[in-house]
Amino acid sequence: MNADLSLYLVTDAALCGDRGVVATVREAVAGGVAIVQLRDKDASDAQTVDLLVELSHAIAGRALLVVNDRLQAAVDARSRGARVDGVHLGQSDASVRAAREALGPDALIGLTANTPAHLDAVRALPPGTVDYVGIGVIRPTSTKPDHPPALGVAGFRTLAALSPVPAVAIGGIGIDDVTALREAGAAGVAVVSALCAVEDPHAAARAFRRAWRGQRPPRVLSIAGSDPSGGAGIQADLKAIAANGGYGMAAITALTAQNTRGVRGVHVPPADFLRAQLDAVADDIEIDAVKIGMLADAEVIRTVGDWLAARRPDTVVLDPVMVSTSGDRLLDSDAEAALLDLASHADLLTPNLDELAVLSGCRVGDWPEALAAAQQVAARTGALVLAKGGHLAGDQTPDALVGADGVIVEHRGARIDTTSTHGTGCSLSSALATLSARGKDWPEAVAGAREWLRESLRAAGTLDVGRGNGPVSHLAGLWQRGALETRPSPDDVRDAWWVSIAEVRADIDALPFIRALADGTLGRDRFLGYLAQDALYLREYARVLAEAARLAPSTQEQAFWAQSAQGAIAGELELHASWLTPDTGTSATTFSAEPSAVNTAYLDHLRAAAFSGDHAVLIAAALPCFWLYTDLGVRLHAGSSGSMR
Ligand SMILES: Cc1ncc(COP(=O)(O)OP(=O)(O)O)c(N)n1
Ligand SMILES: Cc1ncsc1CCOP(=O)(O)O
Ligand SMILES: [Mg+2]
Repeated sequence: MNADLSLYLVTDAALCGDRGVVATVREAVAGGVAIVQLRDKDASDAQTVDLLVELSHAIAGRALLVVNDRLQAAVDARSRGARVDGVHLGQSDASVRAAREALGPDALIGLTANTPAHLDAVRALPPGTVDYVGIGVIRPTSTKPDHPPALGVAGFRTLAALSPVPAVAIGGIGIDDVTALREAGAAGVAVVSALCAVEDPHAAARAFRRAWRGQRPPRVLSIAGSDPSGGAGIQADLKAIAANGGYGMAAITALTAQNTRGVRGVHVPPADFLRAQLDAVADDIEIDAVKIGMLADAEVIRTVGDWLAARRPDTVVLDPVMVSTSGDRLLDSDAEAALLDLASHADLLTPNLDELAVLSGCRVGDWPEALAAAQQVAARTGALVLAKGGHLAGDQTPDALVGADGVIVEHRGARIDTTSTHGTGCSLSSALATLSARGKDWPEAVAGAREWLRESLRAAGTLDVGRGNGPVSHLAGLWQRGALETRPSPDDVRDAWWVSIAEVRADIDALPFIRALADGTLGRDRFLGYLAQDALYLREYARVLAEAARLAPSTQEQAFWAQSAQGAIAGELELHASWLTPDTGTSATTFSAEPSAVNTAYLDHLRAAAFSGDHAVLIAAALPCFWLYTDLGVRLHAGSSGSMR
């Protein structure tokens, strides 16, 4: 059997604690475990068979299930209707030939092999007798007290190179070992403690899965309709996936004849052909994430649900295409019911307000009602819901990530003035699936996808596609950052901008205050008055920088802006401590508690930029202060007053 051995959970009842084996397995499989081995030396054969049956139902085909040592238990559980895929045997357990005989050619038979002689013996067996070997221990582990001597990664590498079948590493493995073991030739890592003895097996499994994937672009499969105009459907999905760093694939659920002015016709191929597309991809390519878009009828929806039940990838985003832009219901009641069932397979749902109303059965007339409906859907389906405010009236377009307990994160922002909004829903959900598959948690993925989509909307007008509602410019960011032509480096661009504001900077140098500061003639009270204004400015500036941190699309940028905000408020406190206190002779006239007119105007400008909800606009407004202050400070400090003309 050609199995996905990448993340292999071996159970241990004691380590699973109060949560129990079944719940641990269910959570770990939902997080991406590909194969489960039931291992319990203390259980009776009957107990083992019972637990195999229970695990088979809990896993429901989303992972492979094998049993440790007990070949007969596998046979007995199968006779009770359980799906038991195979058995793992040690050197002193039943023979692998007997196991292959008992379980058949399609079973998964694993064998422990810790020496070259063990591997020679595997090579001597009839081909196909053993599907994989378990090689360990990588390091000592208390989980199996009678473990053989530790091999280390190097020792594993040597043995794996001798193995005629895929080799799974086992014994004392943690998340930090994954990359090295994969590079050492492992077909997968088998772990007990690192998945059983943790608070959150789902999160631990996802972390292992991401570590196993490494830095390669995630493989993201779009399951959606085709829009020949390129603005929506799988065409938009593939562009959105690529723009966010993924490798896009697409299984087509329906063919449409449409352009930017509307849909002329829809053709739905047989559902079994969709299943054939899905299986063809999954049989050959490890799928990291799936984005589900237009599903035309109940049969197509159930086909996707059955496929997910059998081959669920780590991340599933469902964009429930149920209501057209003009408000028409696109699905019959049977299909709507099937889509609600499908929603329980998803990690994230991305309905627009009309679809949210259908999914929740609630009225969604304003943003608070949208948030309440999203929470209700999240509670009912177990998926997170991204409530999208794009269809709201007014100039704000909020988005909110909502779970069963309420709003997790909310983004506000001014509506971007464009009619080129065709395919925004498709594009956003594909970006979310890709960013999640790249390892971002959902709040990070929402921030990043929203920032990318706003950039694509801002640039959409430049595409000039069609005479109706045009598409967003999915690759605008890449084009602007020089993916298409040899563009100046960011430093060159910065220097060009710096030169272009030379006049402005000369005017600043010529200001009486700057000149007096430079030649030492500035009066003390005047200076203290300035410091008092600066203190008032810094207090507000810190809030603006904190908003930049909140909107930042990456954790690195978030850290930079948060540190800058902290620095601004620390500067303000320092000014008060060192200059703006009565014992420094500050006279009442200089110690203004109100910002001056200039200070107020500048702060209003910054606050407007901050609360536009647009990260790019905000940092364009905030950065001149960084650059000009640094430039002036350096030149004044250097005493290069001569260059201050
Ligand atoms: C994947 C995998 N590899 C090795 C083992 C060890 O099996 P075995 O040598 O039979 O020792 P016990 O597990 O029976 O103590 C394994 N279980 N799984
Ligand atoms: C079953 C088994 N076989 C070799 S080591 C081991 C247990 C590994 O447990 P852990 O992953 O907690 O070290
Ligand atoms: Mg054994």
